[in-house]
Amino acid sequence: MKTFDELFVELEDKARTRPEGSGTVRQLDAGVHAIGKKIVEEAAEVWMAAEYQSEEATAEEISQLLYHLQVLMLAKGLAPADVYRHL
Ligand SMILES: N=c1c2ncn([C@@H]3O[C@H](COP(=O)(O)OP(=O)(O)OP(=O)(O)O)[C@@H](O)[C@H]3O)c2ncn1[C@@H]1O[C@H](COP(=O)(O)O)[C@@H](O)[C@H]1O
Repeated sequence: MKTFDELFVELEDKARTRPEGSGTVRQLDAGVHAIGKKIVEEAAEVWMAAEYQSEEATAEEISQLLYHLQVLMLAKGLAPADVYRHL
C-alpha cells in the first residue's frame, strides 16, 4: 500500500529517469491535452462506479483518478505542497 505522497515521489523519479516501459513517461510525453482527457475519462469512471458498482470498484477508480492527477501535476511542474496549501 502506498500514500499519495509516496506515489508522487515514485512518479517524479520515473519522470527524471525515464525507464523503458513506463506508462507515466508515455503520458508525460503525450502532453497536457492528452493527460487532461484521461482525467475526464477517469472522473467519469469514478462517478459511474459510485452510482452502479461496489465500494471496492469505486475506490479503485478513485486511485486511478488520483494517479492521473499526479501525472498532470508533474506535467505542470506542480508539487503536492502547491495543492495542499489550497486545502
Ligand atoms: N497507480 C498507477 C495507475 N493508476 C492508473 N494507471 C494507468 O491508468 C490506466 C487506467 O486504466 P483504465 O481502467 O482506464 O483502462 P484503459 O483505458 O484501458 O487504460 P489505458 O489504455 O489508457 O492505459 C491504467 O491502464 C494505467 O495505465 C496507473 N499507472 C501507474 N500507476 C502506478 O504508477 C507507478 C509508475 O507506473 P509506470 O510509470 O507505468 O512505471 C507504479 O507504481 C504504478 O503502480
